Amino acid sequence: MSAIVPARFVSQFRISRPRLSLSYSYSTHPPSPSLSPANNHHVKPDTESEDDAEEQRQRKRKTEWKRRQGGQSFLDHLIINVRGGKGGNGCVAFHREKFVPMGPPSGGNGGRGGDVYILPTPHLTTLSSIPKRVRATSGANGQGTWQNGKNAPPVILKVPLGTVVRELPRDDPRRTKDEWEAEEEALEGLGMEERRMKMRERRWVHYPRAQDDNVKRDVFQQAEAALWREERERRWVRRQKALKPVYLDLDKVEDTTPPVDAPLGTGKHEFMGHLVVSGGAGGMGNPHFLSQVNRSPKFATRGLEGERLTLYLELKILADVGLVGMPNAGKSTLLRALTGGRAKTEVASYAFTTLNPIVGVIRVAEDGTFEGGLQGGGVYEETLIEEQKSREANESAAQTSADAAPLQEGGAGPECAGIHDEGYRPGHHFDIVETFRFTIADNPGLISRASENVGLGHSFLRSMERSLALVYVVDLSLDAPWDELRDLREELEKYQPGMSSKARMVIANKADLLGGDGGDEEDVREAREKLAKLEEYVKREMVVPDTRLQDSEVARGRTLDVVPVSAKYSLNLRKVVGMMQQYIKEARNAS
Ligand SMILES: Nc1nc2c(ncn2[C@@H]2O[C@H](COP(=O)(O)OP(=O)(O)OP(=O)(O)O)[C@@H](O)[C@H]2O)c(=O)[nH]1
Ligand SMILES: [Mg+2]
Repeated sequence: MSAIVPARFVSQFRISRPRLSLSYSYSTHPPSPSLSPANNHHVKPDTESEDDAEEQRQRKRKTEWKRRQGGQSFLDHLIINVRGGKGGNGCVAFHREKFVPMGPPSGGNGGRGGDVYILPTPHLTTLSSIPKRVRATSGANGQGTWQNGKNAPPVILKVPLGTVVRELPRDDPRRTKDEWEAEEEALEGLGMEERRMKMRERRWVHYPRAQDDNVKRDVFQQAEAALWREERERRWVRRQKALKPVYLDLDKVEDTTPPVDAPLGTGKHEFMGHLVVSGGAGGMGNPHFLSQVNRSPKFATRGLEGERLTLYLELKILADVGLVGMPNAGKSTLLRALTGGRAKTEVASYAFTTLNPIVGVIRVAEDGTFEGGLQGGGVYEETLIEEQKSREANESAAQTSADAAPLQEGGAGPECAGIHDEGYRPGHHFDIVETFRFTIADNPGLISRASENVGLGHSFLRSMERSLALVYVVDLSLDAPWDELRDLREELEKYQPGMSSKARMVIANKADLLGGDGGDEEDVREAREKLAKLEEYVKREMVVPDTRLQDSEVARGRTLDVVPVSAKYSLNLRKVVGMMQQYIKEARNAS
């Protein structure tokens, strides 16, 4: 052995080092307590804070990129082309068997092309995963010895709940050609005879070298005439269908259980959604054309083209209440506080943290408590800080549980240990009987001139059109929170005149920053004054316009409620939930 270490060993050694430390940090064997301070070198607080800073920078970059798109990349409407599968071709074949020299025709029929269904699912929240072109597969061709082709499986296109599906009208330039128009286009500019030939080619399959003979025979010409008649009927049916364009409002989870009283032998029917286009029927094999006068038909038909449609999908998120506010007002923090941290929406101190609307469910018990409020008010920090804290909690929990049971192999790993930690998941348990449930949508920040696509634009308001109530969230710690309110209302009106009449409440957030427990009397007095001023402003300026709800008694002369809260420390949220519940009940009764 010499002192010279071969290069490959050196490189192996280098590679294996990080692996060692990785396996160590997830190891179920605890380090001995006396060694732990020395072993803690892999925590490296400096690098971690650098990592955090890097992560923060990355998130910011993403926001910037998103903002440069001018709100265009928020996918809540989409045009897709759907096409049913083509039917399989029929087959021309004759049975061959020993001692049967001239067997009967034995070509199988083609299989049906696949259909396309649309199925709403609560597991999707955006249209971005939906392909722009959807094509079902073709049916299989028929084969000899009477083997029919296999039908193609249907395509089930899953869309988020709250999607509205419309067929584009015929005069819309964005519409693509349907199956007949596509054929017309392919035949454009051809002479009469050539056109006839091409159309025949597209519809018939001939026995090898029998084509020329076939087309001259009466039996073929009769069959062809019958096919034209059928085709005319099909075109007529299709035109009738086009008179009733597809319109689906998918705002409910569909009942997917198979019918209880399904006839015997029908098997289990899985609910596939709504049929939008059908695949083409398969072609007929040559036995179909067997008759008294034609004992050996040497032709079969090809499968039909599947239907083609252009659909316009629009996502209107179904939240009962929509939060509207400037960036950094604390909308996401509020949603997290109301849902007990279940709504995974990002919170950070820079503008436009939230990029897409996010819906959370609020569960209220009979006595007015709600899931988030059960813990006696947790603190909802910025997500990055929370993540860091839970990571630390995990590590220390792993450490303690490992210390407690040093011999337990494969027992409490870091993940398992974290769940037992009470502070780790506020609002995890909900033991009180739930009596009311509603949904709230956290939205991206709206700023003045959002209608000119400044900031993230205001296209996301489209998904708020169906909300039963809107709630303004303003930052009370600002010098003039009323200015924010005015801008918000203007932007709502610019998006859709009358939209601001849906607003019911002003949440004055970050009230903890004014006065509060530790503050002196002067601060508290100032805070009260500011709140009073805000209330005064709302009463004077924010009277609900009666453009849309003219006939409704409730709407006329109604002013907005003003509630000071602290989303971060979950203060005064019960009142907010109670009022929201009230608005929803009123709106549901009115409709
Ligand atoms: N002190 C205090 N800070 C709060 C409160 N609510 C939110 N914050 C802080 O305000 C900052 C912005 O909060 P977010 O919830 O991300 O604000 P947002 O309105 O969702 O912002 P965008 O998503 O950018 O529109 C974060 O740093 C929060 O910690 C509160 O009640 N009190
Ligand atoms: Mg947000």
